[in-house]
Amino acid sequence: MVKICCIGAGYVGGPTMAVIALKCPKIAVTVVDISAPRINGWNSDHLPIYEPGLEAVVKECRGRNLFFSTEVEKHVAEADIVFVSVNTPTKTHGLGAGKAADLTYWESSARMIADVSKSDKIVVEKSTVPVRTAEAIERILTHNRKKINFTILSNPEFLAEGTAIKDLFSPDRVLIGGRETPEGQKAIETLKDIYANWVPKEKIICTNLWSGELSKLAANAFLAQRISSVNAMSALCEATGADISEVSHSIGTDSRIGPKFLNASVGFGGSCFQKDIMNLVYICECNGLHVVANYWKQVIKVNDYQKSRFVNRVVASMFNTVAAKKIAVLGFSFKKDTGDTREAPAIDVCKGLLGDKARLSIYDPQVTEDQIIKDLSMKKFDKEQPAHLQPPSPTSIKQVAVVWDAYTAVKDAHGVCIMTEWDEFKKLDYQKIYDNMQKPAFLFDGRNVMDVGKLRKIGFIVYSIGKPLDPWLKDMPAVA
Ligand SMILES: NC(=O)c1ccc[n+]([C@@H]2O[C@H](COP(=O)([O-])OP(=O)(O)OC[C@H]3O[C@@H](n4cnc5c(N)ncnc54)[C@H](O)[C@@H]3O)[C@@H](O)[C@H]2O)c1
Ligand SMILES: O=c1ccn([C@@H]2O[C@H](COP(=O)(O)OP(=O)(O)O[C@H]3O[C@H](CO)[C@@H](O)[C@H](O)[C@H]3O)[C@@H](O)[C@H]2O)c(=O)[nH]1
Repeated sequence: MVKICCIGAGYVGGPTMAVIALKCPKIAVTVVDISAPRINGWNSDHLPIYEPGLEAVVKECRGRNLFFSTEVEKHVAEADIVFVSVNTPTKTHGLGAGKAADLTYWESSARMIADVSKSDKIVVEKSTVPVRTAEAIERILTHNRKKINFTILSNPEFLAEGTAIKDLFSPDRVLIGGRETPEGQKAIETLKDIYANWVPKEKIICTNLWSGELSKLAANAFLAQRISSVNAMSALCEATGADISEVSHSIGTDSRIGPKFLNASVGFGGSCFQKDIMNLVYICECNGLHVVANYWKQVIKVNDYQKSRFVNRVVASMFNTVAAKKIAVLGFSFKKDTGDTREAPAIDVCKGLLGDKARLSIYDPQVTEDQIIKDLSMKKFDKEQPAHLQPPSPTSIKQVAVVWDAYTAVKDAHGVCIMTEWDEFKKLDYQKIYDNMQKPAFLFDGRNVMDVGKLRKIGFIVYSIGKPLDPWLKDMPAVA
């Protein structure tokens, strides 16, 4: 029986390995992690991450050919194929701080693989890494003086959170990069055969190692750039009376542009886009490509602009101050159907409102109070580190209340900010909400999910990203 071990039981390692185990019953898959609470979670009825469809997959394979363990070295030693899916956060200090990828966790995994291995192995880069990381990893692995052969492959993951299981079941493509040597090609074939259990062969793309690594950064940069482009356009819509939904639809019908990923929003979040673009910027700078680096930096700048523009709209609309006013924040995760808050735009928006001394009442169906308080009190890049290295969370923040339903959040509020497009927010009774709010009652839709006409009829003053402005807002210009 082929044995796979995956180092890192996170948002990628857990779901990816669960799907491999489901689709390949003849392969034994063990996911290992240094975090005991995470592994305990995977072995319990309360999985450590929320992802639609994940529980059913785990329940079907766990204990059959899917295992979760903290015995990292033992399982790595026994494996034929080792996937490495550990964190690759942005460096917080030293050379490249704020931009370069921190490969500490990858390097320590590679050293451990080299130390404990007694048989030949294929080592698969599942984490997102800078281009040419495989070269450095190869050096670590081959300097082990034990005459063991390690073949390294790049197999970046393209799943999106909230749709991870769907994405893994029918991916647009699977990418495998390897050395153009006989060993490299043989390893590519081995991994290809595993995916071919459920992915059509024409969707499995094989490249050289460096194209594999760079394609992942490039894909995320292009996706994020698309959102910043539509968000930049949304600011122009507000200034001119155009409607961003109409503009997106119009341009999306051009088959060269396409309709997906053109939703204007308060900004993109998630653990990947910002980190991977900064990583790309750093690589460009290291290669003397400063014009290229500056080009990609603008994607982040527009994203930051979009978040501060939103805060300014809220404050400006409410008579230029939100001091002591209760603002309800609906949604905190970076998108619907996930409890993940990494780089969630809600964090920057809440911090902006707190800076203006607002009182916040926050509700999200999947994010815990502890996580929200941590996010609002922790430095930006610290949250990307493994949980056990993060600073302990403070007990509370004076101006913030985390509540467990939307109606409690909005009661007596002056304004409501919709930060995540959870389906349940569309189904709330907005007449009831309006009746229980202070007047004038404001609603700021950061996701363009609300029926603006209906809300205005009830009496709300509504701001929706990139939509024709409410007459009230026209008289309260917000300069970002
Ligand atoms: N989250 C996503 O949607 C997504 C999608 C595609 C690619 N990626 C990339 O995949 C990688 C992992 O991302 P994630 O979101 O799963 O991160 P995560 O933080 O959820 O999981 C990483 C896990 O690795 C563990 N870990 C760190 N060092 C370890 C070590 N030495 N030994 C054993 N375990 C160790 C951590 O404890 C943690 O549980 C990153 O490079 C990320 O950029 C993420
Ligand atoms: O039209 C859109 C689409 C998305 N978003 C926002 O963009 C962010 C990222 O969304 P999405 O890409 O769907 O989720 P992620 O889980 O971050 O997935 C991205 O990042 C992963 C990690 O690298 C990749 O694997 C995926 O392919 C890539 O889509 C979220 O805040 C979304 O709300 C918008 O504002 N408008």
